[in-house]
Amino acid sequence: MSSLVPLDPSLPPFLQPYLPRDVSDSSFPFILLTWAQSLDSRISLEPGVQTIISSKQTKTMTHYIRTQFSGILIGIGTFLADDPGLNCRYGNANSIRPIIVDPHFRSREKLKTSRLVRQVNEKTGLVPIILIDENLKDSVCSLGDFLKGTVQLEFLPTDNSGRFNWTRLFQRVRSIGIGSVMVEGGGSIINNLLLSKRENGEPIIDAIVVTIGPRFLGAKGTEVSPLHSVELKDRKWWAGDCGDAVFAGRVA
Ligand SMILES: NC(=O)C1=CN([C@@H]2O[C@H](COP(=O)(O)OP(=O)(O)OC[C@H]3O[C@@H](n4cnc5c(N)ncnc54)[C@H](O)[C@@H]3O)[C@@H](O)[C@H]2O)C=CC1
Ligand SMILES: Nc1nc(O)c(N)c(N[C@@H]2O[C@H](COP(=O)(O)O)[C@@H](O)[C@H]2O)n1
Repeated sequence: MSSLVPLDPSLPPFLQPYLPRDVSDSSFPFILLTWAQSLDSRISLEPGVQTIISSKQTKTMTHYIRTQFSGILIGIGTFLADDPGLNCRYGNANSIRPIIVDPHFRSREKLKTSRLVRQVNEKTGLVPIILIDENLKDSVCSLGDFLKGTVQLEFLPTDNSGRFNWTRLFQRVRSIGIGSVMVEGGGSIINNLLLSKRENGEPIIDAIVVTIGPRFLGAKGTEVSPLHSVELKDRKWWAGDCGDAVFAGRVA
């Protein structure tokens, strides 16, 4: 777990237009897609391998962004690879709710020894929500006291290929009372969400913030590259003396 440094004062005004707006009258949360990648668009050295790309300065930025959101979502691949904290080390650790997209409930065993559950027991993190295929509801419920009080299981329908519909997923998240979601990855989730649209044709995501670290991770790495091109608008860059650059924008 890397330590944080003082936040660069130029970052809050740079990020401000891409942070949550009021959604109290909406059935959809505000959604930010954010990740850290290499110059060759890789987010890890290999799938399943946790890889530090952000410098201390931009890692601090990520934790600052977490202070602005009520939920933080990752895929099961990231949970299994990183055993992440998904809490907020810059501000109030108990301000953000972890959400894991895990249709087959592959997190079942690892959760027991995970940082997420440890943090709940130590009161340094909120109870994580695990999103599971509703076809597994009966078998999962028969686990009885399994992780009672330290995880919240939510069951959602899946399509023929076992995937959740993103619109329905985020509507469910909103109905739980989460008004803003920071999606941190991994590759499969990012590539998918960059292309996803709401029922009215608007992009699912409201904004993206990408940290770019000055290194190459190589062709074996987990790649961020959606199936087809994505045009962006409201584009801005920030460069720090740490060597990283940060891109912020919206899907056009
Ligand atoms: N540098 C960075 O900022 C980050 C890096 N990572 C890295 O990324 C790697 C993990 O990425 P991936 O392997 O792509 O895993 P992932 O975290 O994107 O999870 C993929 C899994 O999520 C589930 N999933 C995705 N979309 C779904 C949908 N619509 N409905 C139902 N289930 C769905 C599927 O089970 C799929 O196998 C790890 O090495 C991790 O360290 C992860 C997050 C951020
Ligand atoms: N911002 C950022 N920079 C990197 O270099 C990273 N590898 C990641 N990964 C994401 O952060 C999560 C782990 O962070 P915490 O343990 O919660 O502090 C990890 O799961 C990825 O989502 N992010």
